[in-house]
Amino acid sequence: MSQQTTIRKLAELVNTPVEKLLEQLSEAGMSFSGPDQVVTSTEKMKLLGFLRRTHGKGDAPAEEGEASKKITLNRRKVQEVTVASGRTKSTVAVEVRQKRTYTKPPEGAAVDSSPAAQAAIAQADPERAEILRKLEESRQRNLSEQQRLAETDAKRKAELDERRRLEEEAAERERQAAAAAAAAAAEAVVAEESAKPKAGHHGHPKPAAPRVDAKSDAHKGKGAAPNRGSHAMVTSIEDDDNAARFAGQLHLSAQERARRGASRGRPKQRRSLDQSRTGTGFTRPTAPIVREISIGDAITVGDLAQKLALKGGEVVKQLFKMGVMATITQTIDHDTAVLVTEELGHRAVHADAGDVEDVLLAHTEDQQGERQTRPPVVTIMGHVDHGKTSLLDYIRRTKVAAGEAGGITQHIGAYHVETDRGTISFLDTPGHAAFTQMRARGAKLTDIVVLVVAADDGVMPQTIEAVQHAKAASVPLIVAVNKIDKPGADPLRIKNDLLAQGIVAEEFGGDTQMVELSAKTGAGVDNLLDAISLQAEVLELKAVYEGRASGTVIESSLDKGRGPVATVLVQQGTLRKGDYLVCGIQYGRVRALFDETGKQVPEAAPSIPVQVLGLSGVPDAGDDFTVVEDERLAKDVAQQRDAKRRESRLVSQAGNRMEDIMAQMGEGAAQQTLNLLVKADVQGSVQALREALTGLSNTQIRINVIGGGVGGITESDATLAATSKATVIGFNVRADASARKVIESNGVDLRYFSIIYDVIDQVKQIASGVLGKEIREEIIGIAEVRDVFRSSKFGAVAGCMVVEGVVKRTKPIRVLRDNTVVFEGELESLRRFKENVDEVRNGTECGIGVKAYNDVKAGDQIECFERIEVQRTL
Ligand SMILES: Nc1nc2c(ncn2[C@@H]2O[C@H](COP(=O)(O)OP(=O)(O)OP(=O)(O)O)[C@@H](O)[C@H]2O)c(=O)[nH]1
Repeated sequence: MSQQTTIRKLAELVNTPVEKLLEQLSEAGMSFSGPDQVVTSTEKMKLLGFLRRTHGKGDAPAEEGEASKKITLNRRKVQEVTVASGRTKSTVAVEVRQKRTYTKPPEGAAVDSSPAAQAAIAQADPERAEILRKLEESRQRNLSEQQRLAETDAKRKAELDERRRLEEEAAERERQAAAAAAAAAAEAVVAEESAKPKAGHHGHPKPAAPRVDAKSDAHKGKGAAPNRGSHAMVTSIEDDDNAARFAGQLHLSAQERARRGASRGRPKQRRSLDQSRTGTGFTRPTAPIVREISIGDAITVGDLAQKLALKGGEVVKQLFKMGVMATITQTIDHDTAVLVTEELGHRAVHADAGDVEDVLLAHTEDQQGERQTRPPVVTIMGHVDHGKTSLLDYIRRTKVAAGEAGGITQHIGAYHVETDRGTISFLDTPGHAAFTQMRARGAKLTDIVVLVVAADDGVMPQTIEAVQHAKAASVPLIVAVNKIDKPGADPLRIKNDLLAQGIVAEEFGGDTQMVELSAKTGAGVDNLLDAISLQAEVLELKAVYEGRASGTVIESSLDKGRGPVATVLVQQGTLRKGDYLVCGIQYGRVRALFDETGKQVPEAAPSIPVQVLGLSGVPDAGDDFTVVEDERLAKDVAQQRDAKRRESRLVSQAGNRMEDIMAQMGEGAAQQTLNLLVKADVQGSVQALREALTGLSNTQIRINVIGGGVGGITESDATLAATSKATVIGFNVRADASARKVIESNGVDLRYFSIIYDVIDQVKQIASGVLGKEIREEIIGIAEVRDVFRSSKFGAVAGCMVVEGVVKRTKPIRVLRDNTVVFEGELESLRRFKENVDEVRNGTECGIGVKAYNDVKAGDQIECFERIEVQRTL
């Protein structure tokens, strides 16, 4: 805000007449009419400038100042210069004159702060003068403040320099120490290397040095080499820092460089881009993945979790939330599995197991060709001891009956024989009722049933059963009236008795051929073969010989040396060595084929039984087999079948558990459950026992075969029996050492049998609650065969060591190989140092000759046992 005054007052103030001031104002370009007119401060400043210019007041001092601020410097210098003229050189003195003039810029050029100007201003406008003074003061304050700051900065810089100097000194000291350590380590390595030449040649020889350097580098990180680019890392490898950081690595790949770059704080996105470039192929899902999984009738929690790509615990947790308590190994039914799958946000579909089977079916249906006559497959049936084996024996001229435990045939054997009337294949089925199921299966395979009836015995229950089976399977029957050589033989009575069963002999006007024969003498056997051939002709049996084979498993077992062995009957096509086949839940490639005499054969045509080697596992008797194009399909079908079978087993087990509970609830505690685990030497016996024993269940007791299989009793069998409180039945098999331990420590009830009647009798007695007598086999001693000597006088004599109990000469024995019974009989001789003895005790060596058995091998065990009658008590 400018202060106003009049011309008169201003004239008084500057001590000038009013007229002169008016004139000066007019000259300065401002016209005023009278002395009382108001003059503004701007007008005053304008007048002041005009006066300065007209009186030269502003310029004169400036010029004086300029003269005083100009400095001129003169400098003279004499130099010697060498000048070359022609071949001579001369030195010339040269005087150099230099003149330089410095002109200091006028002070206060921007603000005229000279005392005269100040006074003028103060005179012209005191207010402005005041402001200028304040400005000057503020400038001074600023200057002093800046000076003070500069001083502080300088002080701080000095401190910083000092600290840095100290740090560098410390780092240098450390570096020297590290270098010394590295040198020492290298020396040590070199010394070690030279101590064991060649060894460790490919190793990295300097592990110590980089470690030490890396540490010192970490220390230095604050001060030295702040941020080098990756290029610097590659190129300046000699640089101590980098050499330490990338010790042992002379070159960085582009990926590595990118990775290291990323690790130094590059954005994460860039890093993931780099990862995708490296080919990890992982793309982060943008939405929850909904899986569609197929679930069969039952599934274990673990399997379900695997299908859902979840941890088992998550599924268990979800089940728990749904109120189902289940562990990972536990099985849940289809509905529960679907519910939990949906709860977890996925979809479930019912597994359709038919697809691979369809492929297999299509595969086998492809097979077409000329149908040719094939040999008949004959099953011999009949009551126990009516002479089935003897008949086959005679036909094959081999001794099959000899050596069988208790004289009974206990599994299906299959043989094919060449007769004068062509090839005939025989299935030798056992005669006991326990083998009903097996026999039924045999009948299905069979074209003709030969029913053996002993002429001295007559029609027995199992004779009738055989007739029923043959009828049910619509298989023609030929009756072999056996043992006609026996004094009491009455063939006519047999024929009459059979009438009651609807079997009418041809001589009575019926259609059943009946042949009288003696398996012992061979009389009439040819007539039987004639009858079979005639019947086969009538049946017009045909099969396709070309193409892939298919058929049925008759028997199977696990051979320690040869692996799974299956006796199969080819029904269509030709089975060859090298074929891929699927066999029940097993698959494999035919490694070798053997006929019934143990001879290797290259192929087997329809109706020919043959032993197959090369399967992945032991198939079940009765399983179909099919040759397929490749192993892939065979494996797929086998695995799918296995999964399905497991599922259905799980379901049936779950059902059993339910039944258990229901039984307890409904019938009270009256019904007891007897759990059994059946192990046998062959699959057929396992199945037969399973069926026979479970069939003994009644309202008082339920017999439950919880498991079984072929081979010796193992630790896992024993554990299963212990956990499920089952009685273990070893049928012609024994428990190995580890299994025995479990059995003893858990008090598992283990019983050995070699005759099927005994098993059934015992279980039957328990089932009927009869506290009768029980025949028990007690193993009284075991001898281990160490060596076998052959003598012309005694045959094979086994050099043995008695390892348990006592071996008695008069007691029956069994020969065991791999915990499986291979022979049962009695001792021919028991000797100690050439002396015949009655018994040999534990820890004593002896020589044992086994009656009618010359195949004893080192490593076999000879167990001596006795049968004792025990009165059962509660
Ligand atoms: N005299 C006489 N004895 C016979 C004849 N056939 C069989 N035997 C005897 O009868 C007994 C039983 O004969 P096997 O051939 O073992 O009878 P199987 O029907 O095979 O018996 P399992 O295998 O137990 O079902 C044996 O001791 C034979 O020697 C025969 O034609 N005449």
